[in-house]
Amino acid sequence: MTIISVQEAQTIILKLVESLQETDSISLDEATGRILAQSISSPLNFPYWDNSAMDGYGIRFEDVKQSNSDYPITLDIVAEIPAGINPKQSIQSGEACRIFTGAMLPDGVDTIIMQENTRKEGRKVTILSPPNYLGEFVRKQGSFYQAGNILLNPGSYINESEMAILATAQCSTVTVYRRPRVAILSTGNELIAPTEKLNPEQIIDSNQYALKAFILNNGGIPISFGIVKDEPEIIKQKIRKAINTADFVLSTGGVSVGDYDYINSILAELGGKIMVNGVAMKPGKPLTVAKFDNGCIYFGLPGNPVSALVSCWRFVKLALDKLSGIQGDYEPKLITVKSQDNLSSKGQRETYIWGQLKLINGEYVFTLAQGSQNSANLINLALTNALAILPIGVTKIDRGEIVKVLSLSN
Ligand SMILES: Nc1nc2c(c(=O)[nH]1)N[C@H]1C(S)=C(S)[C@@H](COP(=O)(O)OP(=O)(O)OC[C@H]3O[C@@H](n4cnc5c(N)ncnc54)[C@H](O)[C@@H]3O)O[C@H]1N2
Ligand code: MOO
Ligand SMILES: [Mg+2]
Repeated sequence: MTIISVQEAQTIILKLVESLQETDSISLDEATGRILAQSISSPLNFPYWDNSAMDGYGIRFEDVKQSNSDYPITLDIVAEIPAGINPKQSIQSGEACRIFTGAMLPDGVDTIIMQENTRKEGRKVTILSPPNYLGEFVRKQGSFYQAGNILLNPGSYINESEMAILATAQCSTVTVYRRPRVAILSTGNELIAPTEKLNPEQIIDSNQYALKAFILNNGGIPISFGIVKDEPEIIKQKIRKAINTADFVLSTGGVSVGDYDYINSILAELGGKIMVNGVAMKPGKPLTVAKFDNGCIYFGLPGNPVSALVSCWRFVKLALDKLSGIQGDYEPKLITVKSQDNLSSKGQRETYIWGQLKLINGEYVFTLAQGSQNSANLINLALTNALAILPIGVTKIDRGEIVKVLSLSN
């Protein structure tokens, strides 16, 4: 192992990754959670036409600007315009139209009076307080967006806001980057699937499930290669198949220095260039990253369940974002908050302590997961949404002190 720093590992890994170029053309209905691969603009202004922002009366500002409760001005109501009607009648001086929120302004109307400031008697309306300015409560055509400008750029993650924009721009089909394919395999003679009968010397393969969830949550397609025994020929066959199937391969186990830790030698035999082989972090020291000539990137993650996830959260996440075509700086989401608990480290490796970012009295704080902070302890990982980071050389952070935290929420 040649141990490098976390920062060096991040730089090397991100350099290896090239963003996907292949795209899918999908219907708008399917676009949530995908990454836009085209720029979006619309031939329509937004609002499409002048419309009312209030339920009330459409008037001419000049007619009523002096109106007040002592000398109220009264206008004739000559039309009623609900939303969805294209008004044909033009409003003249001394006239008003009844109008509702979202309805199209007729010619002649330049200002809206909300109905709370009026009194209606038959076909007449009295303006009790004047508008504050010409154009009040009018949503002008093109005031939010002018036709032809860019609405969304390639690389945008499509969430609820972007869906609204795509719909408004009448994008019934959307070009998005294809989803990354990520092969997952678990190595270890001791592993069985959760459905199998457990013998005393065995443990359940939890990593497969954790990694699958991680990939799904980050927009990838997980491809399960199941459990692979610690037998070099079998591992080799599986890995060969995986690197020919997927953009990334994630395996867990077999990357440390034990006699049954075969991953590194097999990757080299298969022609992989080993770019990372050990990172000065805890947990997650025995991380191997290799690049294959076909572009596939192999992440040999440590077998310990927390180590495997921490490596994903710290490195694979950024690599997957870049692969997916998401625009960004591909930097970890680090924030500085107060720690609610005493945190400790041996100070020799950059230490990642799992717990939660919680909002307490309007302030985010880091709370430590109770129980053993041991990389084999997946039990107290429950509800983890953040990792506190203690740099090399820092052995403690006391309750109430500031700590840098990696936020895991998307
Ligand atoms: N002499 C040394 N021993 C170890 C070192 C070291 O530097 N020198 N590093 C330790 C660290 S740190 C870690 S992390 C582990 C990583 O080991 P491997 O990646 O080789 O993983 P395994 O040996 O295969 O398994 C480790 C541990 O994890 C359990 N495991 C494995 N796969 C799964 C799975 N799919 N689901 C749940 N649990 C799994 C496995 O049973 C072991 O307990 O090495 C240390 N040793
Ligand atoms: O690095 Mo290991 O991941 O400390 O347990
Ligand atoms: Mg091992």
